[in-house]
Amino acid sequence: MSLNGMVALVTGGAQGIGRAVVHSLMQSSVKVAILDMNQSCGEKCKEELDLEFGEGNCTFAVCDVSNGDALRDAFQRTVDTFGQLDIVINNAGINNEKNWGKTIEVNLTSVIRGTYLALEHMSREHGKGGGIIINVSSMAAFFHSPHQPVYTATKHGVIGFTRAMADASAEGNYGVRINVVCPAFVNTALLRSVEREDNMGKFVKFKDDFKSRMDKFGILEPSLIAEGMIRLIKDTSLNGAVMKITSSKGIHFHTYEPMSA
Ligand SMILES: NC(=O)C1=CN([C@@H]2O[C@H](COP(=O)(O)OP(=O)(O)OC[C@H]3O[C@@H](n4cnc5c(N)ncnc54)[C@H](O)[C@@H]3O)[C@@H](O)[C@H]2O)C=CC1
Ligand SMILES: CCCCC/C=C\C=C\C(=O)C/C=C\C/C=C\CCCC(=O)O
Repeated sequence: MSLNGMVALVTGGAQGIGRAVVHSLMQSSVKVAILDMNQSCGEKCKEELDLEFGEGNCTFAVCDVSNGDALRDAFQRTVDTFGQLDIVINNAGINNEKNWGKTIEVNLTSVIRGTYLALEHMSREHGKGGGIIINVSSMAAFFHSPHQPVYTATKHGVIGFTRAMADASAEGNYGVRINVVCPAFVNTALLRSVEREDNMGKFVKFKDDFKSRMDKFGILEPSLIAEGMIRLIKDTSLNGAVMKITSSKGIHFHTYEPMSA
């Protein structure tokens, strides 16, 4: 499946996993709208992408995904700029056990809102031509950490929501495939948040435990997560798929018992 000429929107796309998938999409000639709340990082990222791929192939907008109106506007501006929307990656996420309410807003509520907005712009229900959504969860949804309870809860939520919406899309003939990716530890700024009391609150005293888990399980590069996402986009048989990415097994899928009638 060629992605040439498609238009994607990536939240949290200025750095880390988001930035890696933006780069892979642009290598496949996809035009990309990058949304991120980090202005300096986003502007630098766009400058570098313009140099590599030429101007006019990506946009950057400062957008806090937890602000529903701002997110709605950013979706609309993407369609106004590029004329269509085909791929949405709800990637923005934080690791903050101290401000756990914010963690729920960014990691779960905004993924739900981003999915509904994506459907408004892509679903046949709304007279559109279809598309692909990827929501970003984590292996934390399978190997829960006692020192990261709310982060873990949000990532469980993302999987449940995505699988249910994927079934709704199939049953409702939306023409939109919705999948979820669950990486293990990835070498990004988020991983370094375990060192900070501001992020971890009372759990910061376990930072050495976190680090020994990282030593044990290994740390992946963002480019591997981007590779997994491109596979989710290109493989037209995948809807409701739960992709796991770990050092020991690489890219693979979680399987579930079929639902009994
Ligand atoms: N790094 C890791 O070990 C893993 C990360 N993940 C998930 O991958 C996703 C991306 O994380 P990373 O690239 O690691 O983190 P990162 O911290 O490197 O990048 C996240 C980006 O999201 C942006 N962001 C954060 N809150 C935002 C908001 N409210 N509105 C708009 N942008 C916002 C940040 O400014 C940043 O540019 C997250 O959902 C994270 O939970 C999942 C598994 C492992
Ligand atoms: C143990 C928690 C450390 C907290 C580090 C901060 C952010 C981590 C974000 C993640 O989403 C990664 C979380 C968990 C992955 C845990 C283990 C996966 C290893 C599985 C395997 O390799 O088989």
